[in-house]
Amino acid sequence: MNTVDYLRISLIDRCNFRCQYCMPEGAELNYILRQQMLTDEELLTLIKEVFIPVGFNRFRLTGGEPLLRPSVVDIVRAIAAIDHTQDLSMTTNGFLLAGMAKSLYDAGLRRINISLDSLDADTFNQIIGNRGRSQWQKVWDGILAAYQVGFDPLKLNVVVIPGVNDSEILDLAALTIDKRWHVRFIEFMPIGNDRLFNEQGWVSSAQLRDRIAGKFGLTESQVRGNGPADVFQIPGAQGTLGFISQMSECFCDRCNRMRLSADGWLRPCLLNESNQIDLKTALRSGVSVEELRSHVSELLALKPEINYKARVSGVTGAYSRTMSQIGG
Ligand SMILES: Nc1nc2c(ncn2[C@@H]2O[C@H](COP(=O)(O)OP(=O)(O)OP(=O)(O)O)[C@@H](O)[C@H]2O)c(=O)[nH]1
Ligand SMILES: C[S@@+](CC[C@H](N)C(=O)[O-])C[C@H]1O[C@@H](n2cnc3c(N)ncnc32)[C@H](O)[C@@H]1O
Ligand code: SF4
Ligand code: SF4
Repeated sequence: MNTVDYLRISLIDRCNFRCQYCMPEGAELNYILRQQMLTDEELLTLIKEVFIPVGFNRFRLTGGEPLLRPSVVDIVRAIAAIDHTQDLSMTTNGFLLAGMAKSLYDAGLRRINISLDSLDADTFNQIIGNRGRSQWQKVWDGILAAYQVGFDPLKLNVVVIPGVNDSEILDLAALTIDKRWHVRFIEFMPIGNDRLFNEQGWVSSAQLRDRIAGKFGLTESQVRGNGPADVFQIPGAQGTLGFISQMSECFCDRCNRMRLSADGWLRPCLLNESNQIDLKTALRSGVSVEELRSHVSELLALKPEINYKARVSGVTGAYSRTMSQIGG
């Protein structure tokens, strides 16, 4: 059985972007009310008293947009300072990163994944749903700031949408040639926007690899992350290319993670909504940390049964929470 030691923590469900594939403009989203969000103190209690004792030691901060949480730097500092923390990372859209990269690094964050779906400002704005205001440059400045400060590895996440950004695959892949950046192509999942998905579907990683190999050549790389990406490299390139293929492959047998939402629900599988536990309500109603630990341990034991297995019937798209609410 795979060790489950990686917790993805959503710090906030709100976002300053409206990516078409995640929280499309006009979609009805019920934001978590402030008083329903885990406070910093509750989050740290859960990490120290519940998650670490049952074996979690790798943490990823995500959202919504994690940099919108006012106390994000303090949270990073507190988690990085815990002895048992073996890995602390963040997934961000990069919009606020230029001004925050150094504080985050100084607080102890060392690796970061930044979403960048296009190198073309117009396409980018179309994807992130920011009508008229160009945000691409700010994200690019954020990426450069993170690189300068020393984040390593620095990964760029690209969700590939046919007809929208798939024509840029080679340009995005080429970023890895001169820079130690790791570009990862993610197969678009139908969580959050059934309409876009039905109209445009997804492109398989195998197809992308063929195109990249045809232009630059491609070899398998030894480098692996904590995640589901299969890693390759353009010969001689400084960085790598990762492929996250949740639609065309099943990597559930190597699943090492659970997710904690900003309102304290522990979710054992991204694509299966069953068996979630409301840790916040339990904590607030006085359930002891010992008891919470035993609930989480029971869930860990059940996880192999819960892990998504409906590959043959595909990903349904019928989920009650969007990717922005789950944290990706
Ligand atoms: N189906 C599925 N997809 C996942 C899972 N974890 C990550 N992904 C996909 O991979 C995307 C990128 O994930 P990241 O937040 O960058 O994290 P990661 O790839 O686990 O991170 P590394 O530790 O850097 O390899 C997510 O948005 C999802 O689309 C998972 O457990 N199941
Ligand atoms: C939900 S976001 C949260 C963190 C941050 N706001 C960001 O965009 O990086 C985490 C990751 O989920 C990915 N994602 C969101 N919706 C997706 C979908 N429908 N299919 C595949 N990946 C998706 C994003 O591209 C991003 O890399
Ligand atoms: S993918 Fe990230 S940046 Fe885009 S809407 Fe979702 S949470 Fe926001
Ligand atoms: S779909 Fe579920 S079981 Fe499969 S890798 Fe993702 S979280 Fe793990």
